[in-house]
Amino acid sequence: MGIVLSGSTTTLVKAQPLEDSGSRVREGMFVIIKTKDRRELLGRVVSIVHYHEFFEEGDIWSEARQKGEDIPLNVARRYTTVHIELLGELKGGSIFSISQPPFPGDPIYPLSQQDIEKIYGQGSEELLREFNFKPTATPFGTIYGYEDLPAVLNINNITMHMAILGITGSGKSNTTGYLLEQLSRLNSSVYPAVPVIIIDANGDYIDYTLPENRKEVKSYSMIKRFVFPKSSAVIRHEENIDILTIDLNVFNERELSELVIAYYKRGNLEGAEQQVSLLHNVLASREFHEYAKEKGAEYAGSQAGIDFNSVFSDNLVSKYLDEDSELKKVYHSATIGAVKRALSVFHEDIVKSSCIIPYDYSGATLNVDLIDEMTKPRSPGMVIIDFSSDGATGIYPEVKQFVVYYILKLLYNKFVEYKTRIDQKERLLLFVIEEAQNYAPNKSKYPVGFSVAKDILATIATQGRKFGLSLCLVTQRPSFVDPIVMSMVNTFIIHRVSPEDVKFVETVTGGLPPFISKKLTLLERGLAVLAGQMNRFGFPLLVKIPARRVEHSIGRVRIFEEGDENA
Ligand SMILES: Nc1ncnc2c1ncn2[C@@H]1O[C@H](COP(=O)(O)OP(=O)(O)OP(=O)(O)O)[C@@H](O)[C@H]1O
Repeated sequence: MGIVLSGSTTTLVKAQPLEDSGSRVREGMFVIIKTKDRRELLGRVVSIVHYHEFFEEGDIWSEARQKGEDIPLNVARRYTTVHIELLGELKGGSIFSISQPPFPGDPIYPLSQQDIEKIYGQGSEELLREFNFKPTATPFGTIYGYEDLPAVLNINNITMHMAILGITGSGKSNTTGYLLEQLSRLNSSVYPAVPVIIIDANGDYIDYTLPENRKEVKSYSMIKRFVFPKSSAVIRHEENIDILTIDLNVFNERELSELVIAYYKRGNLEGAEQQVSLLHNVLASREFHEYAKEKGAEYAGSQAGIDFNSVFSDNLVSKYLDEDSELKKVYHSATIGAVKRALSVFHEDIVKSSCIIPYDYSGATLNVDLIDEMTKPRSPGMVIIDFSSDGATGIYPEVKQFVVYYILKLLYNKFVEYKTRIDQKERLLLFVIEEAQNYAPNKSKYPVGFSVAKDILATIATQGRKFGLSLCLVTQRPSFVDPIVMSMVNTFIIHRVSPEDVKFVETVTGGLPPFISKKLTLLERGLAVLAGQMNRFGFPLLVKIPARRVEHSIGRVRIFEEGDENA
């Protein structure tokens, strides 16, 4: 498609496209240069400049142009120059750095299937066959400029963390849906699909629960959509829903105490040590356990335990504080009063208003058994937590943060346990969190400021991938997400971002080629940058993402009916 010109170096090649391929050459596309000494150099077109001798600034035709007179255009010197950034030399399935520039006259070719196979380290056929043992890779859209060459995501690196970034309307939900669809067709005998839990902010993925759409994600043995007990989805008796209730028994006494006080104090535990200590002492005391058991809050099957679901759904701690006069001698009345207020807020929001604490542990639907079930390698599950106005009607943002916190904690505990059990080591799960800035907010930039989920999210971001737990953070404002959490992400799918986010994106990705950085605010819908460790190509790529197979339809308001004049 072109010829190398004089003056090329080991980093930048100047080239001239062949006449018939001029329109095929596009900025951002990858090319191969075959040198006289039989090397194959991989490069990326970074600029295309057209020259025309009769259109130079201040040339002899200036006046003629000014007057609109005809200029003999076809006798002028016209040419196009293409600049290609050199990335590496393809050799034996690997990419090496380049120590000798190409020669003037060396031919330039578009990327072929064979080149792609070399870059991916093996033939595509082999790539697919690999799936028979372990899920290792999935095609993910096509390389920009090549309709038939796939970009590929390494799935054995799924225990990496990902982020899908982009402003509203840039195509994040489409990409997330497409990712879920690709992860559901791994063709692997061990994991036919990657188990996934999704915090679905706008109900964009609930269509996967519809029987007619199941074929698109058929490798999932179980697909559940959880909605809040008093949501409109429940009131309207929508089909294919599960009621979201949780199990407080995943927390220990200390964690519960911190949680209740942090929830009350909007995340700030500073100066609340006495309150946490009081609540902890009560929850852990023999006297309280006996009191709770007397009130019927026994954890059946466990020797010593009490059931925290019963304890909190009955607000037993508060009642106990009223009755126990001994505590009044040890703690200041202001501390007792603050703890009671904290318990009352927790009871009001989490128990009474959102109704997500069942009367006892056996009533929890989103619990350890579900995680066990959905992460079984041969029968993976997809769980959608519907946070849309339909599935979480009237639910406060703090309660949503609490639910995300609960799920993170549940997953963390369970995966630490899997890791210590020889027969469970292969378990894995991807937790997709939409509007991630609401759960791990960057305090200095985002006014939400507080989230109970932030610390555990940071812990999982730091440690989760060691035991098979991956995060996929989806956000329209990457710089609103806690930088510690973001710095743990190592694979990025970046749609169009706002200019204020460009610097932040460059920092968290560890630097992007200047050509890609320049494009970040200009990417058209459906075009994204793929960068990081799961990108099998090795260099940040522009990827064309196809439309997801199952579109979001449930709950969409139709303004026009088919047949309407304006439809
Ligand atoms: N690759 C694509 N191919 C075809 N249509 C697309 C593609 N990406 C997005 N769209 C369409 O563009 C519209 C907006 O996309 P999408 O909802 O994914 O954006 P978003 O970034 O998630 O926006 P928001 O943050 O508001 O949810 C949708 O109607 C979607 O179907």
